[in-house]
Amino acid sequence: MNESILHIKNLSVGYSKPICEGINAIVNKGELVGLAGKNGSGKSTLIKSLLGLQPVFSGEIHLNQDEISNWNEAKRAREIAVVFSRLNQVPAISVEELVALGRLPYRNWLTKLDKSETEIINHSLELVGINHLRNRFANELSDGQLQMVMIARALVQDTNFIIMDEPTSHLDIENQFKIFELIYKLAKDTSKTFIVASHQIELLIQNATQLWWVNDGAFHAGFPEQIAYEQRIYEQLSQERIKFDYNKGRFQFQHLKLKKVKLITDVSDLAYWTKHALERNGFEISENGVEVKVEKGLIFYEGKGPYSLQEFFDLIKPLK
Ligand SMILES: Nc1ncnc2c1ncn2[C@@H]1O[C@H](COP(=O)(O)OP(=O)(O)OP(=O)(O)O)[C@@H](O)[C@H]1O
Repeated sequence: MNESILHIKNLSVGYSKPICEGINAIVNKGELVGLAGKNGSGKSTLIKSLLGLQPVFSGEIHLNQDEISNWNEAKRAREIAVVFSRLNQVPAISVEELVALGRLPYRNWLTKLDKSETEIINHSLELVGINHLRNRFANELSDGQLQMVMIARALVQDTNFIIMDEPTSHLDIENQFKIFELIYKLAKDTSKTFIVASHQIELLIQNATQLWWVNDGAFHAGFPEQIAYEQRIYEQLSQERIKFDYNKGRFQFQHLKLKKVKLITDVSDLAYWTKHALERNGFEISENGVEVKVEKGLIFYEGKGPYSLQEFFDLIKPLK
């Protein structure tokens, strides 16, 4: 049976006035909740309210059947771990020491780490893949490396509930995928529950069990694809020049389509890059266009060639 861990009832959050109202959600143990919305829609404000860092206008937040407004700081730190995207100044201590700070809710500054705590720290460094950084000074790391360290520190806190506000904002593509993969696996294997705010909407929809979408002061929660479809998320995130292409499954620039090209290709990397360059330069791939053939690593244009990619593009120039 699904066991609920978080229950939000009629919550209204904001500062001098509400930014988002009618927030209702139930989250079960082991869920990965994706929190999405445009810049300034209120994601961080909702997170701060969940953490008790920002007073709410009305409503209730129950974690493990307990209303969190009564919790003191120490209790919160034992129940909720958090990773923020804004990387503040970090002290000149080693990565290992910084990660070990995640154990503070359970121990006194002066006591030594016991064996089980050292194991948790080693395990978290391994999981996040930053063992090689453990003796480096935290203040000398790159933003991406530091972000991984902060994720390890949150894991060391060993809570069942982890909130991450844009945890991949400083990471390269490989590490973005790695972190989402790690969160997905932890949620599945350890029943830890994650709320992850992110602008990586495609990664969220691929990994989340539940999607929260904040838009124009309203809050929507549910099955990711259902919310994406009903709330027309991709259309909402599109702009005049950047649209989501449902065929390709990604956002793309919409350059003016100026010239039609009939593209005949084999399946090869050159075929891929030729198509890529054509679309990037505003050509429309169509049955009625001028013929471009890519075959066995060679490009032919209107029956002539072969040309290199650059020679081909010098010839085919878009219409002005
Ligand atoms: N401390 C504050 N006092 C007053 N208004 C604030 C404060 N922090 C944020 N806001 C305002 O609240 C609104 C929501 O901000 P919030 O940071 O929650 O958005 P967000 O969805 O997390 O945005 P982003 O995707 O850009 O991080 C914004 O209009 C912002 O200017």
